[in-house]
Amino acid sequence: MAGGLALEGLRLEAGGRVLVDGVSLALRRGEVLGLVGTSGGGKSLTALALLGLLPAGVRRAAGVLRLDGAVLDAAGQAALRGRRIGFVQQAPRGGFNPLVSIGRHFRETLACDGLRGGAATARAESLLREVGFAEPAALLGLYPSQLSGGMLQRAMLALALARDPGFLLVDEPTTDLDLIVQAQILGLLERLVARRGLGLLLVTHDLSVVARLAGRVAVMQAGRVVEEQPVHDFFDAPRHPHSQNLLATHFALYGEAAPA
Ligand SMILES: Nc1ncnc2c1ncn2[C@@H]1O[C@H](COP(=O)(O)OP(=O)(O)OP(=O)(O)O)[C@@H](O)[C@H]1O
Repeated sequence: MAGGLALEGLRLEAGGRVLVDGVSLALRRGEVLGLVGTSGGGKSLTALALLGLLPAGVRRAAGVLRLDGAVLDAAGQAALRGRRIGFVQQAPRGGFNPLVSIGRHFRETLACDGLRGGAATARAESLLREVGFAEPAALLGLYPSQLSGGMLQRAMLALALARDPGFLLVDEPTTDLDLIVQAQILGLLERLVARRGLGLLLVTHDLSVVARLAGRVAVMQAGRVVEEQPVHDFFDAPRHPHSQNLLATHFALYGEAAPA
């Protein structure tokens, strides 16, 4: 494809075991792609491969990553990380250093683009305001342990946006949050996509999140993408048995009938 971020023929292996195989995904700016499937299907590893951040012991045996048509090598991927592609990992508390204030997290990230002193503080405050903090100045002096899970998730989003990326990869954004905070985070993501024209890859096992935000859905099972559809077609007429099972489980959980 010409514009956007594209992964073609990804294969990941660990100790001779194939974890992900033949995975191709495309993400355009301004669109939300939901990557769903049961645990262990390969969603998180696929997102990490997009960032060039594979865990130790996992290697990319095949696959090409393109940005706006141009193939990226490992150095190109490292250069884009944070700058063109933001990342919000699962469980935001683990993404912060507990010994470092929220302000310093921002200062270190913003220094990558040469922003320091008052300019960095003003930018950090503006980013925190964008994700819904009414008094961002007070937040900068706090430590991660002083923030709730929902506040940390919003602060993590603000940090991921600090370098103005065109794409955002978000892994399980609502896990461990109460329902009200979940709804706030989803509303926030929706606004950020619309306002910034972000391409958002939303990794989740929660089909309600997909129904709320995604325009397209890709379903992974045992390391492969078994189906990809516009979200309405996916909910109306899932093609693959794994997708049908996911939907049946989802509707059983929420006490609704599956579409005929
Ligand atoms: N560091 C690793 N070394 C070896 N195997 C791994 C590693 N990380 C993940 N795997 C394996 O790769 C497969 C895909 O894992 P992955 O975490 O991508 O799945 P997932 O779909 O994101 O699941 P979840 O929803 O539980 O996060 C699983 O079989 C997992 O056990």
